[in-house]
Amino acid sequence: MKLRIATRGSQLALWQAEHVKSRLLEMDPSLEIELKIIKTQGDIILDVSLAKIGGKGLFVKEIEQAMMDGEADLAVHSMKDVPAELPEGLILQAILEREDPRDAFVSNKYKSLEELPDGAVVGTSSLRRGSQLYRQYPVKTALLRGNVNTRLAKLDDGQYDAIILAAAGLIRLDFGDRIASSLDPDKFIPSPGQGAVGVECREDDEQVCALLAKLNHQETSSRVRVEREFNLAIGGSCQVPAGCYATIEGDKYQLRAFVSSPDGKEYYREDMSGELKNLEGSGTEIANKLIARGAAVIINDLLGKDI
Ligand SMILES: NCc1[nH]cc(CCC(=O)O)c1CC(=O)O
Repeated sequence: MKLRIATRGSQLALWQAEHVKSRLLEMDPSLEIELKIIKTQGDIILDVSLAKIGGKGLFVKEIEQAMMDGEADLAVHSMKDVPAELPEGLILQAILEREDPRDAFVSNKYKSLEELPDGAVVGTSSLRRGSQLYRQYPVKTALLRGNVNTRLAKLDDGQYDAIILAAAGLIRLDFGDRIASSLDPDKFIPSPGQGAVGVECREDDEQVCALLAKLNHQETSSRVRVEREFNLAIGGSCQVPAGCYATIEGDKYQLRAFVSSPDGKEYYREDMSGELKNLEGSGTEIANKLIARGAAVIINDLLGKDI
């Protein structure tokens, strides 16, 4: 069987697509697999934050279109970049085992956020990271976009005292030694899906669906799906500073989530735990708790609509 994998062209995206390709070849060495590199809006517009560009799925839209047009058979994504709702006809058939889900503190001068002096400049364009920084540390942030390599180069240029990146991307690209410290996910909540790679295909493509099902990592999939429930319930965009992180231990789950104003001053946080068998639905439940406590005002303000 011939398979065309649609992917972005960044080094991290290519690493992830190659990883899926080799996993598939391990299962069936007779497969003929080709990577199809697709440029997305997220790759083209680099001088503004994702929150300002708005739009959902800036890193995936063109890739999903290629599958719908029959030009590709599957797509490999960072789950963090996949919008809460998929287009009709496409499904996330596999979510691979999660890499380190934490945010990483990277600096050439300091070892941790705690060490940063007042007014230090932290490179990040993410509202989620910014709001959690402002709330806990006396720092400023400055715009930082581009792929992992570009971001590290900007730090080395001396434009920032430190930057925050997903640990997973650094580890996958062999930059793990650049991580000065990893941020405790209880204090600095990661993005839904952070650190996990997902594989999407056409729902009616039985052959590809059957093949991909074997790549699914059950625990990661359960965790990421419940984090995505949260994302959907709060309006699913990167225009709202929010995070959600699920863990599973034995037959219990734990869920932490927050919604905040961009300056971190209005901050709503909830923790939930329960029996693993009741995990499904808890992402929606935790979101609704936050919404009921006042997060609705923040969300409506930032999205300009009623949720
Ligand atoms: N928004 C870009 C993006 N999408 C996924 C990752 C990292 C890898 C991952 O979370 O799987 C990154 C870079 C970053 O946040 O540092």
